Amino acid sequence: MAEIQLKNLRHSYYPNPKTDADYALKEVDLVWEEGLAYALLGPSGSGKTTMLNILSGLLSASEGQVLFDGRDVTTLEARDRNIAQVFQFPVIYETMTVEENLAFPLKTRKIPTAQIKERVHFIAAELGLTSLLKRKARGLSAEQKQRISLGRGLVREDVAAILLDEPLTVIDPAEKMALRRTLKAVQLHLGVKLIYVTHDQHEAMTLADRVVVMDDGEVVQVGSPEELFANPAHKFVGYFIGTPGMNFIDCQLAEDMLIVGQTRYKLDAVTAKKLAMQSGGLSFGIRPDFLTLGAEQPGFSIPGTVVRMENHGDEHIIAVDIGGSQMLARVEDSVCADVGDAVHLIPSGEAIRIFAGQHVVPLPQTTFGGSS
Ligand SMILES: Nc1ncnc2c1ncn2[C@@H]1O[C@H](COP(=O)(O)OP(=O)(O)OP(=O)(O)O)[C@@H](O)[C@H]1O
Repeated sequence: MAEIQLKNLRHSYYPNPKTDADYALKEVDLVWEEGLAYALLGPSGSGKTTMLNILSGLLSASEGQVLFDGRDVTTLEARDRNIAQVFQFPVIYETMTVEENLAFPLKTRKIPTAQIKERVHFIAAELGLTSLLKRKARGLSAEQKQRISLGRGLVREDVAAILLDEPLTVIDPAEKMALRRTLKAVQLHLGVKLIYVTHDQHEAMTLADRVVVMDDGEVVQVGSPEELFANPAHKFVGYFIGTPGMNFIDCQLAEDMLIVGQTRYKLDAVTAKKLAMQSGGLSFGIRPDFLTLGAEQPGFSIPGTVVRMENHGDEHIIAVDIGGSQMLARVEDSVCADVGDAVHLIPSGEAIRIFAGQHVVPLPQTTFGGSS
């Protein structure tokens, strides 16, 4: 497995790109560390498949370099890059047995037969395919076929990375979880680098050590699932990750006061000065998970009126109008409130984030009374 680096990479599908909007991938500089599972997460059209195809060599980037362990592979064809790719639809030979399918990539590399057999049996065991080895691939379920596709990638010991492009799309919902669990177990056990494209945050968060979040051709943040949830560096990460996403409320600075709805937060002089220097409008960000309802706390709680309640069984999502904008709070079932009630939202001080334009402003955790 190799460390993969993308250097000053840009890609446009147009012959003469002029503006940023002509690029499907804008400036990307990224290192994919050895042995980790990565998810490439973003909405449709954000550039995930373009990035994956540039990594594999199926697509040649308009600008920049691709390095495997420091070696420049930018101009190498896909077959010379030692990359295995698993697509949405299984790519297997239907008339071959499972064993023959798994052995195929090794046979073409003239590996000795005994060695092939040993490796095929090892990988089949990893993927739960042992009992199917003598079966023809035709007639197996989509989930089993996708395991074979994955096995055809894993069977080679020299692969630099396994790239998976939404591999669970055609899998029955009931079987998705099992395959996802197998993928994670195989990745941990064999230490392979997986790069997994998805637009499903749940899939990304459960599978990956690092999530690369993309929006409109740009990598907006790379981090562990926990980091992205706790510390979104970009507004897009705040609302794309988490269900529901982060609340963003436009706010104003008036000397050393930050005005959020009807609440005026007193800031220390350093923070007030830092916020005054920002360009781009300020917004107050807090996840619904870190808001509760409670008694008024002057200068801290945010007053509003409940406009909607969604019952999720063991919890409620409550929408509160705070004077022209809405905040969502995720509260326990035992919290009593009704549509039309006047309430006070109590934020967790350490979970408040301030954004200028699209980007978070780094502030000490204690700014809003959180613990240090
Ligand atoms: N062959 C192509 N020719 C022209 N434009 C393309 C081509 N392939 C992709 N694009 C454009 O490049 C941008 C990024 O597309 P890409 O397929 O990489 O996004 P994605 O995040 O993988 O989306 P999806 O989840 O829908 O597959 C989109 O605007 C898309 O329309």
